[in-house]
Amino acid sequence: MITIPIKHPITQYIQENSQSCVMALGFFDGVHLGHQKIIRTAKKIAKDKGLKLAAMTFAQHPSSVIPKGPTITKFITPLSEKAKVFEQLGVDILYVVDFTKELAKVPHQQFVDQYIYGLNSKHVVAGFDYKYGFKGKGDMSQLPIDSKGRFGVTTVSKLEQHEQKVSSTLLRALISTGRVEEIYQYLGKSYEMRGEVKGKGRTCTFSFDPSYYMPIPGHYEVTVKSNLFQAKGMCEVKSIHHPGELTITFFEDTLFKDFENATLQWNNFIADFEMDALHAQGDLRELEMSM
Ligand SMILES: Cc1cc2nc3c(=O)[nH]c(=O)nc-3n(C[C@H](O)[C@H](O)[C@H](O)COP(=O)(O)O)c2cc1C
Ligand SMILES: Nc1ncnc2c1ncn2[C@@H]1O[C@H](COP(=O)(O)OP(=O)(O)OP(=O)(O)O)[C@@H](O)[C@H]1O
Repeated sequence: MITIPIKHPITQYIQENSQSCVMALGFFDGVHLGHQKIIRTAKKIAKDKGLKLAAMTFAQHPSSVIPKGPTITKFITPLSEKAKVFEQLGVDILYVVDFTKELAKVPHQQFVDQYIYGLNSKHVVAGFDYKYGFKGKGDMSQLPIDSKGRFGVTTVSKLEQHEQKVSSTLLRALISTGRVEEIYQYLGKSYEMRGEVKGKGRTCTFSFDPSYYMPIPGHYEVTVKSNLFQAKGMCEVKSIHHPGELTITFFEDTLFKDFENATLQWNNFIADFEMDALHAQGDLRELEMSM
């Protein structure tokens, strides 16, 4: 997979050197089961047409520029992790566009002309609620009009679990209320962070990208994994404003050496007296208000 960073205004050089592709559109934080449906749909079309599969995401979350709702600066999958998952899913080209104030003002037709048709898209795949262009005026009913017949459009229907949309917002709400054990049903795996393990005996320090989205403070059962090693332990999240470092206490004596390429898997919240009641009720709203 090749990753191509793009800053607005997009250059003719990037456009002229782009390969014919099927383009998947979105931010894709977490690359959850809904996102995987988009990528898999686009991959099949790319295979059928003998084209490369491209995905377009943004270096910053649109909320960091668009003044509505919460500003998202922490991620379920920081960009490097998101890229790894895209590569595993068979994405050939990853366009990472800087989402700046200037880009946010680009009208929907101009975005299509310069960033979709301009990047040699022969077919575009996005989900039912994808929005693009100034004020989010472009949507999946507008895209076929803006295409002007220059590329095909596939709209992927909503993937739901328990009658609600599988979404990055939902995953963030589960993580920020300690319900990490529920992530699996929406992500297809547990919530994981990639990082570095250092330590000896029963404890280690796990260092990771501080832009990962942190669970609510409390004690968690976790699993530290690498290609040669796996052990369960406990860690305490003392603050969501963390320095990108956690101390893990293993449940058993563990022979391991420092690992650069390790994974911390969040298994479940270890209920304690303060959180137990609210966590058990699973009342997201009450918990969020108390934070
Ligand atoms: C080039 C471009 C410009 C955009 N400009 C805006 C904007 O000015 N205002 C806006 O609300 N969304 C804009 N969007 C859409 C946002 O990326 C995002 O999808 C939308 O704000 C999220 O809406 P939602 O919360 O309804 O999903 C733009 C998207 C693109 C690709
Ligand atoms: N559950 C879903 N079913 C189908 N398509 C989805 C689903 N969730 C996201 N998509 C699509 O995946 C792409 C990426 O969307 P986006 O990054 O906004 O994900 P999201 O989960 O909706 O995020 P957020 O909750 O932060 O709005 C878009 O084309 C979007 O329409």
